[in-house]
Amino acid sequence: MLLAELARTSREVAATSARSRKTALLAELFRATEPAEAPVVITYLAGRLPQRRIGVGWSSFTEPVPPAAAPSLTVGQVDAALTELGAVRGAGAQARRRELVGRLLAAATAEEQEFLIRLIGGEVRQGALDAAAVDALAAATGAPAVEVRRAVMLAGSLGEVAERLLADGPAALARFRLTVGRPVLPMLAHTAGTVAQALDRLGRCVVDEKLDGIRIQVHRDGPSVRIFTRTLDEITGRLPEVVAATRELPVARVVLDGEVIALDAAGRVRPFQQTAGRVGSRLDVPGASEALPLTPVFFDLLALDDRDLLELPTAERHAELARLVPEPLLVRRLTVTDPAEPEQRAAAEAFTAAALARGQEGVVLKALDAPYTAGRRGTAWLKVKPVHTLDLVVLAAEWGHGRRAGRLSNLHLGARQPDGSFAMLGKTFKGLTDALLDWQTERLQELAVERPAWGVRARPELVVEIAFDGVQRSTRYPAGVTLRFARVLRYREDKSAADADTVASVRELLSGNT
Ligand SMILES: Nc1ncnc2c1ncn2[C@@H]1O[C@H](COP(=O)(O)OP(=O)(O)OP(=O)(O)O)[C@@H](O)[C@H]1O
Repeated sequence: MLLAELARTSREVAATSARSRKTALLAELFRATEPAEAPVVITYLAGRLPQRRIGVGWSSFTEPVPPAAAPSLTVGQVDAALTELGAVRGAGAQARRRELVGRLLAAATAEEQEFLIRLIGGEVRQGALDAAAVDALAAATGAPAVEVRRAVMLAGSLGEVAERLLADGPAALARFRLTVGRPVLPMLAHTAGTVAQALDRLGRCVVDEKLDGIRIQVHRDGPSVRIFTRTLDEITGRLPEVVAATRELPVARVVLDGEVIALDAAGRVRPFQQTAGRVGSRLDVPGASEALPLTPVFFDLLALDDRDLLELPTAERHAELARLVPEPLLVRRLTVTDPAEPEQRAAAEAFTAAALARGQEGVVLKALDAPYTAGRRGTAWLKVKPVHTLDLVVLAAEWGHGRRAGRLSNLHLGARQPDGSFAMLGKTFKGLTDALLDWQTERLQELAVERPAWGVRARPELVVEIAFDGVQRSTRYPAGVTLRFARVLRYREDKSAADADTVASVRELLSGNT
């Protein structure tokens, strides 16, 4: 496929807010897509780059490159060029990157150049593209949309499903089953204000402690154990203690859902940042695991032997889990059989207070009769946390002064808009430890797309969790709202910008009850 076709569709899709029109445009594009190209076409349409760390700042390309007269670049050629660009390292890297980008732009027409610049700069904006793309794939191939959606959840990747569907037609969907060794997108939770509200909404349920760790999905097939994050990245090599604990389980094939946490000698949870640091580091894993051992704690069971348990009600999955996993590796959990019963309500409140006292984040209440809905933020799981936080995207950062000179400090924070862009709603330099300052300085330089004298503008990819004391109206920031006393709690490398909170959800907090 020519890049020109992709660039044109991208522009037309962005220009329409009508979902049916978006779907029709995408279906037409998919009909013209070779199966092998589908993953790249979908990635670029969504404005994501597989080669995340391209390291190109547009401010270093001030000279416009004369455009080609006629389109000739294919999507495959562009992908090869960007892959090469992403691999450039070491001395003279910037000059080499300029040369590669210059060559790519010289082969592109004016419209293609504009698309490429937006793609590399992280500015291709497509609100709700994935949902429209699923419908479009269904329309282009004659497959039922619900089955395409289920396949995407189980595959964890729209591109992969698109490739198989375009190659083999609707029959390809049958191969997307829960398979031990292939991660599925985890089920997510909605928020409830209080335990009482959650009980009223769910009926018969369990109350789980909400572990302040990192989500893991563990697959075991005989001696082989593989561990995946919430975004389906494999982290098996970093968690030898989880591999060992899983090998101890009396079962040959299993898929478990849980969190990995760090506990101190008294059994209290250590600060999240320590767990995240361990999980995020590939360096000296044996030494790190001795210094800060991690414990897996499981709360769900997705497959057992040859059975896929996703459709089973929660109560049955939990019963199987409790038979399999020894108590120290099981989440603490309270069953509420009758939420109207005052004693049971009081027990749920007491359980929540005890979880907080142990240093956990709060609780997650789960309806006992619901299936496991992979990839969904369903209403069957409701989380209750005393501290309200927002996941925002770092749009830019300013160079620090004094003790922070030479490091990127003051962060410009953005919330997601319906069209996929980000609106700034404030700045903060509070809550940043020295380690975080160093880390963000390095990471934001990698994501820099522009380097004004005051700092860097970054590709909007880095998600940071922010605590705050309230939300107020603002004429200063484009979101129309801003946060009072915003401070950094932690970086959320396990989340992508598409998971960040929206401007609408921030505005909902305007009444002041955070
Ligand atoms: N017992 C539990 N059951 C389910 N999820 C749990 C549990 N304990 C901790 N968690 C974590 O809580 C998350 C559920 O909240 P949510 O789906 O909103 O994700 P999140 O945005 O990462 O949550 P938050 O930002 O509130 O930590 C899960 O992804 C999981 O990582």
